[in-house]
Amino acid sequence: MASQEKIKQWKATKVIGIIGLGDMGLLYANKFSDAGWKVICCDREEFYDELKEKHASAKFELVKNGHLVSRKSDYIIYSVEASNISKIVAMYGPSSKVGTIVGGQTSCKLPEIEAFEQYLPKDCDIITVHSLHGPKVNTEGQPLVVINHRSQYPESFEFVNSVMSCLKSKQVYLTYEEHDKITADTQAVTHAAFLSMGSAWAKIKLYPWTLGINKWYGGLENVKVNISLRIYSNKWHVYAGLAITNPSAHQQILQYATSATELFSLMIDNREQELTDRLLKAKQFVFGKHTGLLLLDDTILEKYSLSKNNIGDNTNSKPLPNSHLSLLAIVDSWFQLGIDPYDHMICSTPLFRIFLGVSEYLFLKPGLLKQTIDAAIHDKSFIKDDLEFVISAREWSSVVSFANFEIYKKQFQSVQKFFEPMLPEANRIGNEMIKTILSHSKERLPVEK
Ligand SMILES: NC(=O)C1=CN([C@@H]2O[C@H](COP(=O)(O)OP(=O)(O)OC[C@H]3O[C@@H](n4cnc5c(N)ncnc54)[C@H](OP(=O)(O)O)[C@@H]3O)[C@@H](O)[C@H]2O)C=CC1
Ligand SMILES: O=C(O)C(=O)Cc1ccc(O)cc1
Repeated sequence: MASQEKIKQWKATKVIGIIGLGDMGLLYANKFSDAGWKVICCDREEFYDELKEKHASAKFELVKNGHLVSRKSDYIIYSVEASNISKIVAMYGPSSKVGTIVGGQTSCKLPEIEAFEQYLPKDCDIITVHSLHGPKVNTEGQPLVVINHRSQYPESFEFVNSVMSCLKSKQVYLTYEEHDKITADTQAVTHAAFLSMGSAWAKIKLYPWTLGINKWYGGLENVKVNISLRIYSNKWHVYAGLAITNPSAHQQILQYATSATELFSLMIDNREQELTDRLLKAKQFVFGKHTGLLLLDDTILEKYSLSKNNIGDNTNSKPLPNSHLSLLAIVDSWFQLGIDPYDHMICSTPLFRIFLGVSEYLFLKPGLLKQTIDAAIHDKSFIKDDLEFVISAREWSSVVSFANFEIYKKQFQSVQKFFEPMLPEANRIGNEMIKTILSHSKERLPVEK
């Protein structure tokens, strides 16, 4: 780590450039300028006047375009849509000052690194980053991947570390190949699960929290709804980019769709023993070494419902047991792909940790897995929902494997539109839930294996 004196000197003389002043770019611009760095940013030139007004009181400087950012900056971060990274680096990359360090924030690093190698002058170093959380999450303690891909100047790496240190994140040093493999292992299947839940509800035109205490009621259901709606309140390109541009993600999303289909087939064929055997094998693989307390408990989860109903209001009714196909399929996918999710805690996003917590709860809370298998075979209350869910999982998988950004966008936005009226409320409750679960998880989940 550089000395305080050195950092003070850098703060007085160096400039950080941010190209793309969207959610993540703005988060970085504010954090860096609050920490005393000189920051210069741009977004699309056509929005310059509007943005100038919006950020009139900001500590950072706003300029018209990436050329103007590039010619002044000593470290440039491209915080733009993954699908456009190549085009945007081609446009502004050659304007980078001699000796500049360049990096980006896109969620999959292969296309970003390819663009940097192709369009940046050879005298630029490439040190890129990825904050493994959304823009509304407190950066402190969250994983931040730093990739030192090409450094010819001895101070570059130390400089980037010094800049990033104001985020107070947990810096993890990887190659871009390691990063892409690990983020596919953690994010691809998790997002596929929540995207598919949301699509299935939208297709059957169902707001699951409105069915009283009969269906979709209880702690696990609250997490499914809150996280799914949280994803749909974000921008489509974030999820499209990390799934479509990461080749390892395709295989995993396909496996998720296959697991959902195969488990569903066992359920409708009433093949209880086969279903049980398969899930117990997956349980042994994923949770076999688990010791200690579970991440989640009912009292935490019950608090975060969008539903206005309360089970105490109606003591005669009991929620119908769900087959939890979406959660069973994720653990089955990890097993089939040979992924030990605990291996990746060091690079985990908040949603991944919550998803792991929910899966852990389903498989390890005494009696719950048996009750779930029993419901899947003998109680068909969720069978139509499950059918719709399987179709959705397969649709997402094919959109991703055809690498079709336009269809991804249409599919995402049609679900988003369906849930639109609920998104602000869902985000508020989801934020509270995530905060509680994550503070709880510090004691319970191993950060590193
Ligand atoms: N949101 C998240 O949870 C996370 C996102 N990421 C990644 O970070 C990157 C940014 O994401 P996020 O901030 O959420 O997305 P945003 O859409 O909010 O930000 C991207 C910004 O870049 C702008 N932009 C597009 N073209 C140019 C250009 N030529 N010059 C300058 N600016 C341009 C966009 O404008 P316009 O909208 O008009 O195109 C937009 O304002 C993405 O690659 C994403 O995958 C990483 C971690 C978390
Ligand atoms: O926590 C999650 O999985 C999110 O959905 C937020 C997110 C989205 C994209 C990233 O590259 C990193 C984090």
